[in-house]
Amino acid sequence: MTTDIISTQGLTKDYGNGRGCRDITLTVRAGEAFGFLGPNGAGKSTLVKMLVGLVHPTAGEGFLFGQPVGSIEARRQIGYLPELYRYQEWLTGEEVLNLHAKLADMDRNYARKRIKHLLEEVGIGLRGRDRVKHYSKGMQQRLGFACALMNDPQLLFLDEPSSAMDPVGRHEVRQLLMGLKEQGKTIFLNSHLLEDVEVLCDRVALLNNGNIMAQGTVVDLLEESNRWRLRVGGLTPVLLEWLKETTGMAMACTDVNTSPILDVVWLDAYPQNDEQLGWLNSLIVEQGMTLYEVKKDKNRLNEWFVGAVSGLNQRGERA
Ligand SMILES: Nc1ncnc2c1ncn2[C@@H]1O[C@H](COP(=O)(O)OP(=O)(O)OP(=O)(O)O)[C@@H](O)[C@H]1O
Repeated sequence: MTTDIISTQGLTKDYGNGRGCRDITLTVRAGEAFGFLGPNGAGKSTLVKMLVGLVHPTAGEGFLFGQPVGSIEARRQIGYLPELYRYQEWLTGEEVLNLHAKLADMDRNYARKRIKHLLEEVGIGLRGRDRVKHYSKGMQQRLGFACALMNDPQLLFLDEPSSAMDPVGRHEVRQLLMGLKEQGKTIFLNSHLLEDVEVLCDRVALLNNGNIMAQGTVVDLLEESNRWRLRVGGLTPVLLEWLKETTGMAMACTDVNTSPILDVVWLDAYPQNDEQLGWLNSLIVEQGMTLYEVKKDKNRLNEWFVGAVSGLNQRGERA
């Protein structure tokens, strides 16, 4: 039986200026990683703040672990890394974590060990005794991640968790998230880093102007394309026609009419199976062309996102 860790029904926040988010109905199951996507200002942080109990909903209802959002019972089992994090700059990293341990009423000995472990895990092990005011933005975000993990929560809300980090830091966060998912943690991730979302998340929802526009599994949203891309040298328009006729396969090469002999071009082909693809590859080589590269074209979440939000106006309707 699957358990809903998060469930909302018509959850709404109206800030009184027509902004916020409206009528959000979703469920997130135990152990799932859920990606919450949307353009700037769509309302992603607003929903997270309602779920963690920092913003009071205007309408609708939401539950974490079956407990109403905002209740102590719901908050006890969560970790939260806010988008706009700011920690006590006069404290050291260790002291900030210790404060979180006290707030979570953790055993002192256990907390000491956990702080050491977490500082290592988020990559600031050597700087734990420096004051936060001497941390870079990326280090502060790493510290925020450690704060979110302090009470070993079952459910993590991460709002742009690597926005301040360099590429290495982003990679480390991605690895950390994969590890947490493997441990069975439930992850609610707001992110504009769609490559990370694609790798990590089981399901996503797309928000625009406060409304959910689409929701589904990443696999369903990125339905497999059967297009293969072949980088070919020495392809001529005549050879292209011959390849089409011989194989009966749909093929396209956008540059093909611009020059009688093409240099190196991308040929898009739609074979029905691996045998057809192998046959096409061998025909290309037999006809004296050079085959540099063959790759499967896969729809990416990035492209899906751009396609889904393009043409939407401020109200989330098609222009
Ligand atoms: N306290 C507030 N009072 C009034 N309006 C607000 C308040 N907080 C947010 N908003 C507005 O609500 C909308 C949603 O903001 P929110 O921060 O939830 O968006 P977001 O999707 O997280 O954006 P981003 O990707 O830029 O972080 C925005 O138009 C924002 O200006």
